[in-house]
Amino acid sequence: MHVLVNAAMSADGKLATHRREQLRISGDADFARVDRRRAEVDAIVVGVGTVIADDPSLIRFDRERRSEIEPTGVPARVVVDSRGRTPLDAGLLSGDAPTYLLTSEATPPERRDAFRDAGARVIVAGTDRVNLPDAFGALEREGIERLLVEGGGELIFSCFEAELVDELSVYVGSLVIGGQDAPTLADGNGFVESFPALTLRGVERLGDGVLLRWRVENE
Ligand SMILES: NC(=O)c1ccc[n+]([C@@H]2O[C@H](COP(=O)([O-])OP(=O)(O)OC[C@H]3O[C@@H](n4cnc5c(N)ncnc54)[C@H](O)[C@@H]3O)[C@@H](O)[C@H]2O)c1
Ligand SMILES: Nc1nc(=O)c(N)c(NC[C@H](O)[C@H](O)[C@H](O)COP(=O)(O)O)[nH]1
Repeated sequence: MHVLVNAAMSADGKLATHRREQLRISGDADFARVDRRRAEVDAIVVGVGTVIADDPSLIRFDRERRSEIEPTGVPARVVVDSRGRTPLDAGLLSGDAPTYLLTSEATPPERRDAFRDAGARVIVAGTDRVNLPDAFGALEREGIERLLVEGGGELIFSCFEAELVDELSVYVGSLVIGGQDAPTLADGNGFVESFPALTLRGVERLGDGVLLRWRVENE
């Protein structure tokens, strides 16, 4: 499996304001780049915090590029949602693309059934919280090899913590958001003793911002 984490942050490392409202940090050039990357993967992954904040559809991708790479199919959408908090009327349950809900045993069976009725494929991994290595392993068994994780900060931290990330792309926009409660690129509990090591692979000016690309050195 190959996992790319992609996000856009302000110059001070924030993904959104402390109100967690959707905020356009990327310019058109970066959104077009993300659309191209979406076309190259088997699935686009977000945390339920992002679903609640943004209600993303995740069906925007470069269709021409997709047809060059993959003659059929669209990238699947994946939500990481331990307690089944995804609203049943969320945009990504629209049926426009296969949608997986990665959840834990903390989601009652009736709620899991409601997601299945709404068209989602439900994968249960973990007791209180989604066990990401197990859940991603289950996706792999479904033929999903290339993942694009788009956030938010809590999910991104967990992916690093579980040593699941192969590549990190960050667009740094020319603005300051501020706020100690605003989500950052990697939230969660934070690392203390050992830190994921990154190797810088690219620095590129894109519109008014900068795209930084790293490879993650997992042991
Ligand atoms: N700028 C960007 O590129 C970008 C991208 C995505 C999201 N965002 C913003 O980020 C904010 C949402 O981020 P967030 O950090 O609150 O939420 P998130 O999207 O990271 O979702 C976190 C939730 O996922 C669930 N979860 C289940 N298993 C988990 C696990 N193993 N590890 C971590 N989480 C797990 C938990 O319920 C947790 O609350 C929103 O404001 C959104 O607009 C910005
Ligand atoms: N690349 C990027 N730049 C941004 O400035 C920003 N706010 C996001 N945010 C990512 C988040 O996951 C969004 O919810 C989806 O980008 C919405 O995706 P759709 O348009 O519904 O396909 N992503």
